[in-house]
Amino acid sequence: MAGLDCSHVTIYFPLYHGSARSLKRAVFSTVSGRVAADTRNRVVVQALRDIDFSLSSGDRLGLIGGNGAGKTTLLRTLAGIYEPQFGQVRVQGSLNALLDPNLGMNPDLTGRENIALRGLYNGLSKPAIRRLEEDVANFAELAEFLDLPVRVYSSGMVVRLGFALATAIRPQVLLMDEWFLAGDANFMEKARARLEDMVRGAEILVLSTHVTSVVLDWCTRVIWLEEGRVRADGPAETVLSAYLGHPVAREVPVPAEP
Ligand SMILES: Nc1ncnc2c1ncn2[C@@H]1O[C@H](COP(=O)(O)OP(=O)(O)OP(=O)(O)O)[C@@H](O)[C@H]1O
Repeated sequence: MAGLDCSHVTIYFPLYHGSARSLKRAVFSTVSGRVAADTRNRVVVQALRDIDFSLSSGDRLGLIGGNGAGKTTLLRTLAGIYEPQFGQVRVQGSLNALLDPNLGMNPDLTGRENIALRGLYNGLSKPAIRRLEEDVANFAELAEFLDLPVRVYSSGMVVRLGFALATAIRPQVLLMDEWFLAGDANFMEKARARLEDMVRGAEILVLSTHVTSVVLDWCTRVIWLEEGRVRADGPAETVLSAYLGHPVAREVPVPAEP
């Protein structure tokens, strides 16, 4: 059984440049209330403040909020990329974070070598790596480019390879940033089917997005972040309606005529 516990998590980023006082004055107007001094009198931006929630098998959480609300920082903290200054994150079960398409990709290696490396990193056996290679190569439509270094790929090819690799390993806990839902229309149709499959297979989903329909399709619970704090936490429709300022409802399929 998978589980995720985010217990009273606080994250701040020290700002190292310039004199603390003038910097504090300069940034105060833009991120009012979130710039503070830490115990060593350094100027810090408070990205997350006392975030507290738990998820268990079957939970599908959407993170919403305006620019700079803390969504990406929270996903990165759940993924273990950032270490909270206060509080802690505990994850039970395998985790995959779809946060950055190029993460872990080496441009000097060929597509095939990158796939093999990813397989080794995930502890796959040789036959499993061969299956991974086939799956990724088919999905990314790389053909003969598979044996050329990634740096000679077009940007579209790099995106396809990054996406295929990132979505090849099926986790119990899936973290996803909304860039995964962006891309050219042709590719997205294929990509979305693969993503939906992955989302269905995961026991726990945490998704950050600005797209209302995606939240309604995929999430059962929503946390609305504002200035690094939880502004609301509850059923997807309720929190989304409050955030948007008008009621939203899931589309109920119309029953077929008898
Ligand atoms: N590495 C960093 N150094 C300093 N401040 C940071 C850093 N990363 C994020 N922040 C600050 O933390 C706050 C939260 O940022 P975050 O990127 O998590 O927001 P977000 O909700 O994902 O925004 P968006 O929707 O615009 O992507 C912002 O005020 C941002 O400026």
